[in-house]
Amino acid sequence: MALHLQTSLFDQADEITVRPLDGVRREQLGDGAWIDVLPQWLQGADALFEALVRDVAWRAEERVMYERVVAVPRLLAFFGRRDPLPHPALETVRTALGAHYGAELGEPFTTAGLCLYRDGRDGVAWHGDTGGRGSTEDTMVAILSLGAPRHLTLRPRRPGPVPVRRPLGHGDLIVMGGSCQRTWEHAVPKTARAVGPRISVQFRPDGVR
Ligand SMILES: O=C(O)CCC(=O)C(=O)O
Ligand SMILES: [Fe+2]
Repeated sequence: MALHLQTSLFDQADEITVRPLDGVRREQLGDGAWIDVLPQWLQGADALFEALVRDVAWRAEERVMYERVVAVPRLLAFFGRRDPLPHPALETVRTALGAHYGAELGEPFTTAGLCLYRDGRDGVAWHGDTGGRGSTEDTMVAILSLGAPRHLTLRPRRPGPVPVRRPLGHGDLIVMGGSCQRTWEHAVPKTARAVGPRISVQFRPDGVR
């Protein structure tokens, strides 16, 4: 696939590594939901972005909406707990997340879901990751963002708490935790701005999707 990063995003560190997670900042959203944010967590993000664009078998999916078949506005790939991840750096990332969050989460991050947003016409509509245990239990979904910055927006399911909007840039980490999947929703809004491609890598425990 021929999608290229704009030069302004360059993070050309030779080695792909992650910084310590002690610097992560937690924000309570309300209703038992929180987010942890750590900008520029991954160094060498250019190399990882380019490798994932090139090497992942990206799938275009379709969905039935209002009795019509429509294209899902992003490309997808999914790696289950036994699947080798598509780049060794993602193993490093998953291990680092497990070391930092394992005790609090009570289980490891196992699966990796990848989304490729080709441009501003791609996005993800309001939803919670409630396909599995996230609909009934507290859990965590950790997202590594690569490529063009996009916003992750979050809104409460009940009126009250204030919606939030966080920019996700090249190499940034955001973790949605606590009740976030069932008491809040999140989205990556489409944008009319000219934006380059973005990859999101979501790490989840077994049974959360
Ligand atoms: O692009 C992102 O970071 C969010 C993706 C997402 O919410 C999902 O795949 O469930
Ligand atoms: Fe999601």
